[in-house]
Amino acid sequence: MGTALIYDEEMTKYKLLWVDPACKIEVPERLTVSYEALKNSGLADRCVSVPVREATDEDILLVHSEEYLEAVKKTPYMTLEDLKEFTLQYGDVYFHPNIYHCAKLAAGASLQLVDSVMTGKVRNGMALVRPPGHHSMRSAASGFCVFNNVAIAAQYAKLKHGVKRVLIVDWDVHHGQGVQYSFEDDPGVLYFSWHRYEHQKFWPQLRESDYDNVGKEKGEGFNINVPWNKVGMKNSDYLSVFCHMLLPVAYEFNPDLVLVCAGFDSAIGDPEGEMCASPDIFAHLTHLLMNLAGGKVCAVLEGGYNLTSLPQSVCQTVHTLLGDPAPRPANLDGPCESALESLHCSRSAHRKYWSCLKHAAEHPSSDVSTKRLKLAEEEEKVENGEEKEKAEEEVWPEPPKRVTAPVRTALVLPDGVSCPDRCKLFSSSKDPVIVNKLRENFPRDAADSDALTTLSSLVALVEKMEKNEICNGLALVQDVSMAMTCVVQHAAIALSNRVLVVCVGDVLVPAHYKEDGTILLVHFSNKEEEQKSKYHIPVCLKKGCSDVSGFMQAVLGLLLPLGYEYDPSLVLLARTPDSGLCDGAWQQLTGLLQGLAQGHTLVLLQEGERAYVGPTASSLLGEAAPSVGKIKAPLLEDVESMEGLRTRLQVDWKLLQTTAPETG
Ligand SMILES: NCCCNCCCCCC(=O)CS
Ligand SMILES: [Zn+2]
Repeated sequence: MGTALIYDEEMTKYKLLWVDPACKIEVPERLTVSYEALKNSGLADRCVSVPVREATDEDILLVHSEEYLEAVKKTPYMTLEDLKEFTLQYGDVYFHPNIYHCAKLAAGASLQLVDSVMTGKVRNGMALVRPPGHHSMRSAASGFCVFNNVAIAAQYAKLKHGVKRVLIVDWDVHHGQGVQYSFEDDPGVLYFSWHRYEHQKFWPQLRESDYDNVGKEKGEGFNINVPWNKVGMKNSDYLSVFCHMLLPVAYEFNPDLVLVCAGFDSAIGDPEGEMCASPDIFAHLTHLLMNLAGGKVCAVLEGGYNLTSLPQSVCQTVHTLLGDPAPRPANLDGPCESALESLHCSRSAHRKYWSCLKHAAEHPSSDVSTKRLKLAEEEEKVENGEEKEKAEEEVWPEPPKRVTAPVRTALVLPDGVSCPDRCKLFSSSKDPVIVNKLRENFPRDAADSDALTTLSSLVALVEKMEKNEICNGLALVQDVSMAMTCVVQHAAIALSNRVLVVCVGDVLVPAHYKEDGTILLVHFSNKEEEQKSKYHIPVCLKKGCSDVSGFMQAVLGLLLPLGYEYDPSLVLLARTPDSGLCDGAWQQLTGLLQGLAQGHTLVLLQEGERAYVGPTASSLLGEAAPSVGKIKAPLLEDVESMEGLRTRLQVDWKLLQTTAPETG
């Protein structure tokens, strides 16, 4: 299934008609440069173009009051003076004779997107709209927003499509207070937002944007705020919050639909956000959401005011929605102290609502460190009195080209096993060089020519992945450990880079592998093993991988951060029949890991598990994994052992941190 793109140039036909410094950044060019970038990169033509429509009164009244709608209806007939007068009653927003029409199109576009996804016409999609929506409230326009596009879409999805649980992810750099107000008492809508806050000094300067605003009444726990109390947040800060806050809760919430308030003023160069995250981070943020809700993800444009990073970020998002592997994450050097403080506070505030956070560190300690941090920040501000260079002058590298490999998924299968469609059956030419090298290394198997054939095919396949001629692969082999050793040996030698090896079940670990960082081995099993070194990490789960909640929390809170920080060039995923891992969790794992190594994932399955060939292939082809259902509380001893592991490992692996280091 495809990706919808919803855009209409009518939404460029309104602009600021008077002088207002707070609003001058919200210009029609935001939409034209974004759409042009999608056209010029060929991405628009790969999408399913879905037309906009005007939201009806009924649609708009799902969120807004009649008096507000009636008032806005009058604006097309107002004189310039009346428009100015009308605007004065709201904050940081402007009206224009055509903005009501465009606001109906922006909301209608969001509903068209929801219809396209919920009816299965497409798998996911993006609506390029203006005016944005997440600040507008029941009876008030705010922050360039007139109607709350995403809030209306959420209510519409529940009403028209019977959606029970909607996850709204707001990665815009501002707090979507309008969305928060709409759903703070609604357990059917989980609203997550990070936002520039600076201890309530940054617009809209609301006390209720802080981390302790967790929702009300039945909606308690279903509103997550992560305030950024400093500018300059980077890719590591964003990924940490996704891995340690949003994703664990999102998987526990188990939504039927994901809506994204896709604002790109959280990208580098934006005058509003003043953050430092690079545009390609949105490829990863999008990827990390695409195995939720069976892949039903609707991204709706909110903010984004730098006319260079905005189109780049939009393209990164659409690339990923189309299934293209994400570029390798640029140097992740760990979250900053302020981000860790915010993460810690948000996790603590939600401890009692979400079992995945039940063991998050206590709250009180952070009060002390918050004061300490505030002092430090005050001093810092005093010290570097010099004017921060303007966001506009920031420079950053163009996001890397995301070339899709000619072949997406190649399979090495023994005779008689049918190859799922859309996969390419792969067997190497009997390259004598490879075969001889293998003979040397595996004398005992030299006799067994089948094994040699398989192993030489594997080596050839890895080489093709390295050259990006093939994106990912799957092999059904007699002996997974043997095959893994062979690939590891070859990869460590041939690949200039790093191999992440993920073992599920009791795979025999390649005995001789080196400790030089070319391999990072993460081994999920139910066997107690003490951790050998920084690069050999046994994750022991009491019930092995059969406990889905423990396994998923380990994947989200341990494996993903490790994988992103390690930034491998190849991911080797091996499972043995005794793993006990259920299909859904296995496909979630295979799906999530494709965010690494530009999607170069090689899966090794034991001969006897040919039933997994189909489901694994569909995940490797980019199909969204089935949901694993509402995951419950992990076993206490598993949580404790994972917390212990995280505490030991975070010295070496910064992305595992969830709280600011207690210093002094
Ligand atoms: N530059 C610092 C002053 C803050 N101005 C706030 C203007 C409203 C922003 C709303 C917005 O971006 C929607 S996503
Ligand atoms: Zn914004």
